[in-house]
Amino acid sequence: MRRIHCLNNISPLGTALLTEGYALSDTLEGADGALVRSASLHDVELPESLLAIARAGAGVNNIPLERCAEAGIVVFNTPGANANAVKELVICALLLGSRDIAGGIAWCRDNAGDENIAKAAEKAKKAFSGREIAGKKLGVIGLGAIGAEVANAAVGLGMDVYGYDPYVSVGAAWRISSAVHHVTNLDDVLRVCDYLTIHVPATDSTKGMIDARACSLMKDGAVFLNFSRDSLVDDEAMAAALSSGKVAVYVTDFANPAVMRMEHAVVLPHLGASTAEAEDNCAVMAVRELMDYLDNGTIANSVNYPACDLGPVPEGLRRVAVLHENVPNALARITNVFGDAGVNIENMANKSRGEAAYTLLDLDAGAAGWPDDAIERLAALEGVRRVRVVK
Ligand SMILES: NC(=O)c1ccc[n+]([C@@H]2O[C@H](COP(=O)([O-])OP(=O)(O)OC[C@H]3O[C@@H](n4cnc5c(N)ncnc54)[C@H](O)[C@@H]3O)[C@@H](O)[C@H]2O)c1
Ligand SMILES: O=C(O)[C@H](O)COP(=O)(O)O
Repeated sequence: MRRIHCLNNISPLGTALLTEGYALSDTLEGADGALVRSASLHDVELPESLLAIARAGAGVNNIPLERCAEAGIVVFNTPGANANAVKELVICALLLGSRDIAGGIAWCRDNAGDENIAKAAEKAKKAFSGREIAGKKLGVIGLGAIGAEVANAAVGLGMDVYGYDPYVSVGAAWRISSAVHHVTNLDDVLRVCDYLTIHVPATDSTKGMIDARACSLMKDGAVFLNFSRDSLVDDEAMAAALSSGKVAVYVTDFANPAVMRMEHAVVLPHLGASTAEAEDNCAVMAVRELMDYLDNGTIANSVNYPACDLGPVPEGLRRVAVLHENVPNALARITNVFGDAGVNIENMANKSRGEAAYTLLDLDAGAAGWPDDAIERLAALEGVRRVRVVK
């Protein structure tokens, strides 16, 4: 029985897929797999039993990817599964940044007891007037699953869209409307756009990407949207830009004490992916990735190990999976263990990604029989992180 622990609430549409041979576990201790959304695992001790973690969502900054890779724990995410939900909220945020919708709603609430509110509203409304987004310039920083959808939707709303992503994937590039201007320099996007929206992952290299210098380049009265992570924006710089009017409105999905003190910040409680549809999509994709890895050793959409797929385990063969360091001679050392024991390698795959590598072997022990010490010998090889008999 494979045991799966949920570290956050995961849509039942996903967990319902965990049928034969699977059980949900109340604890991480002893679990083979874990499902998570935004719960932080940085200070969590990960048990030896844990083979994989699937993030039902996009951002993986809550997971210690390197520590997991070294411990032989494969981490997955669900690219694109919540992109539509975020895109829709970003469109809402463009409007929140253009019209004082939040101020208008607050005014109505504050005057709820006024019998003459209808008349009073006609007088009050001039304080909440705004501008239209059609014809304005929108800069999209990061053109992955979400950024590409936002860029296309904004084109549809009549905006003049500028996209910046030096690492854009071929797949994402194909999805972007030809109406989106391709910009190769972040400074140029910051300089020309009336609205800016950022859709890049939170990593060491993107931390504080929107700092005092970036803010200083923006047009006076720019509107900045952040539906990625709060660490991308230097709070002190943004507070100063809002106070000076350099930035007119900062719409962020990430509440923290600093943004709550900012004038002209519209703050949401991390609602980007909180739709029933996105939660279902992410949960189903995460559970499928986890099961395919546990049952077949297949890796798809991992963020710390390479993609690798030998399909279902063929009848009569034994499949062994080896997570190891990407170093010279690793493959020869692994295959030698079976050659020495007279075991035939019927099929195999070896893939690498940065410092991590993965080898899958379909083995036929034939008349010689399965060597008792094969797994111990593999595990003892230099650079091997985890060995598993998949089936
Ligand atoms: N608010 C929410 O609820 C919510 C929901 C989903 C995702 N997110 C956040 O949004 C981020 C993006 O999600 P996605 O699904 O589009 O991911 P993605 O991986 O599909 O796209 C990220 C894009 O950023 C680009 N990029 C990386 N570094 C860059 C840089 N320095 N400058 C410009 N572009 C850069 C990459 O090339 C990639 O195309 C996630 O990492 C997550 O943090 C938030
Ligand atoms: O990175 C993501 O997918 C989002 O930030 C969603 O996070 P959540 O699953 O906690 O809503």
